[in-house]
Amino acid sequence: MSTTTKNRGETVTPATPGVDTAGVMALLDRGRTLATPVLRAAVDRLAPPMNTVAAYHFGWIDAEGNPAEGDGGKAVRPALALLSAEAAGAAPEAGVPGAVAVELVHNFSLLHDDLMDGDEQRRHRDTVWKVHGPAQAILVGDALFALANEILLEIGTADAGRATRRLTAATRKLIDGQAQDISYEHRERVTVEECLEMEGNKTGALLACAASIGAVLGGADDRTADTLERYGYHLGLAFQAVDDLLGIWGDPEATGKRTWSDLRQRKKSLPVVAALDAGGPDSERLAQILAADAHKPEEEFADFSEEEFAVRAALIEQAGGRDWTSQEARRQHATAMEALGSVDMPAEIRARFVALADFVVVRER
Ligand SMILES: CC(C)=CCC/C(C)=C/CC/C(C)=C/COP(=O)(O)OP(=O)(O)O
Repeated sequence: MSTTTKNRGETVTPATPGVDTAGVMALLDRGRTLATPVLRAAVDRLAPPMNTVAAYHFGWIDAEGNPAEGDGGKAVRPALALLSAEAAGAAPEAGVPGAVAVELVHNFSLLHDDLMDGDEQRRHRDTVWKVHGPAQAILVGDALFALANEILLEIGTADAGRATRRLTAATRKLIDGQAQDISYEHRERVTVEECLEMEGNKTGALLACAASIGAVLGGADDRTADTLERYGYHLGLAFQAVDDLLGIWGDPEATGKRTWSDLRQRKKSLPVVAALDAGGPDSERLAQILAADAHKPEEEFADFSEEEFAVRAALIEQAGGRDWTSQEARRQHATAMEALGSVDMPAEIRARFVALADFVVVRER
């Protein structure tokens, strides 16, 4: 499915058979509509120039400081948080502080991740470190994390305390996952199990938190919240598997990133690890090339031509890494569906969780 965001709240998305595309777009829009005013008010609390830098990151202003309607992200996590409040029988509004807190943590991680990876493009524009410098990317990322906790603690209820504990636990896992991801870049071999564990931490934990935090704020018991977390965790693994596919074969027009973005970083993402694990001539050839790449100086690697990355991508595909990763996304989707099946909720809310999960697997951005 090709989804192009023209600007915030205005998406052009052709239908994909079997996916309730219109329903998902409405859910994402609802998440944005309810969360954005609270998010903007939170960002307004930051001291200058961090408030401006954060506003640039979210797409509310351009690099010159003029008002803009840039791509602020798909807002999958806020949509999940609001749905999870509804799963607990509360109004979606009960999930708003959770939606905002999770989105703040997500964006903190993107700011730092872009800096660590040296990525120059995100959401169709230059990254914060590129425009405002590394110090601002670090400071604003830190500030967004602090704001996330503030937003939850300000609610002042026991449920808010429970929600904050879940968010900080998820954040620690996200940081563990990032540390694992970076350490794997310098290793010749990583097992599929190690890669899945890393991705579960890096991406699964925060989606798990998004899928349960609204329910916690809506007064759900821990058992219900834990089951929704399980749904979110496997959804997160499906999400990351698709992200890994897009990181190699994604269309830059849709993803807002450069071609071959994960290959440029020598990421041991799932398609790479699965291809190396497959055995056979393509797998062995790939292993030789990647082993040589691992020892190349940064400058030499950065100067690679498109063709050189295309050769690596073709070997990954021929060795079966692309197909395996697509299937893994579907397996994780199925496990998420199993977890969802064990939570009592109105059929209409369940259908929305299902639609969101379907969207995650077919998304192209
Ligand atoms: C501590 C630290 C630096 C951690 C980094 C963790 C990290 C960057 C994980 C990747 C998560 C991910 C799939 C992001 C894209 O989300 P998305 O497609 O929902 O992005 P969007 O909001 O732009 O749509």
